[in-house]
Amino acid sequence: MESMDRMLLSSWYDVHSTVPSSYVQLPENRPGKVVSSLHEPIPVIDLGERHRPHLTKQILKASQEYGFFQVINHGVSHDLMDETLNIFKEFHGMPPKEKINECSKDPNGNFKIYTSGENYKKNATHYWKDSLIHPCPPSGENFQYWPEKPSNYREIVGKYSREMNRLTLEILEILCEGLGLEPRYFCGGLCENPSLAAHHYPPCPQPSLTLGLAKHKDPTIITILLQDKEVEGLQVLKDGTWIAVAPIPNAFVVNIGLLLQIISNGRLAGVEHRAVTNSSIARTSVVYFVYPSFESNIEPAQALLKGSNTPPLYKSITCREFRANFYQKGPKVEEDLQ
Ligand SMILES: O=C(O)CCC(=O)C(=O)O
Ligand SMILES: [Fe+2]
Repeated sequence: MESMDRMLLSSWYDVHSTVPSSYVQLPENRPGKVVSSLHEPIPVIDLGERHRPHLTKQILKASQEYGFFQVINHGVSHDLMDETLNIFKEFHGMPPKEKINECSKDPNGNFKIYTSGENYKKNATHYWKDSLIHPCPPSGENFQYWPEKPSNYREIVGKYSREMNRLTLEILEILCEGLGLEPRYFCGGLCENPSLAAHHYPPCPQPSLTLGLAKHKDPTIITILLQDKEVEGLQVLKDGTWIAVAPIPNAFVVNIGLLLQIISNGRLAGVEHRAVTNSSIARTSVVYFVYPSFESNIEPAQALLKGSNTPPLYKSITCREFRANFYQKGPKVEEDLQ
């Protein structure tokens, strides 16, 4: 068990055996009952909508009600979306040594491949997931440390990251309009340090006992998620009920992160979500986390405080400090924000 725990999950799991006890969740954390997304769908928003006030209103409403929305007609080529998912599937299918090797070029250790969560040793209970994560700043900095395998990784993931940056700016501009911030509020450095993760959830022999990813809110400004077309797994908490987000082919799932909660002084808020496993088919998700530079001060936007009766609900914090707290405290990070 000891040595097994140290290898990537995808290299030792066996669908025909039982889940190791360290992966069995406490009864209160197990998946349990879920509302089908058909009864309570996460809103789908057409970014091709020409009537801007209508578009802004829809996005703001979904963000306030769910903290989540999906976008279609977003301008990202469907071929590129498929290629990106496929390259990450290929990556996770490589031998563990090779995967570790491809993530070892950065002397600062910002390229990671790990099982469960980044705090494997700290967490008593583990999650049924392998993840690859690395920075992908639009500046192109660190590109020399990117994986070179599969052979077209840099080309495809580089193209995808640029498209995510474009889409981020478009979505943030709409959110700014909705909130009453100047349209380019986030362009002054507030989204220049994104990172990209590719989660891989292998089939799990006992999905009712495990989770792929714990209940959490994202420590980002926003997050843009590409789901596997056929495989469900993402769930969002709404009014105490878990809602499954059924994948819509070629749509992205967007969610509000805790940094935007601070900046919007609570008008928008991060919402809890998690990923569950299934026993028959592996699931891959590609996640673009929008972060500002580490030195940025995150605080309620002055423009929102002026002319409002609500005092600042959060104190100013640097992105670096916030990330360190989040890494240390997990969901309890919110206690420190006020
Ligand atoms: O894999 C998923 O669907 C969820 C990923 C997620 O929530 C995250 O990485 O923060
Ligand atoms: Fe998340």
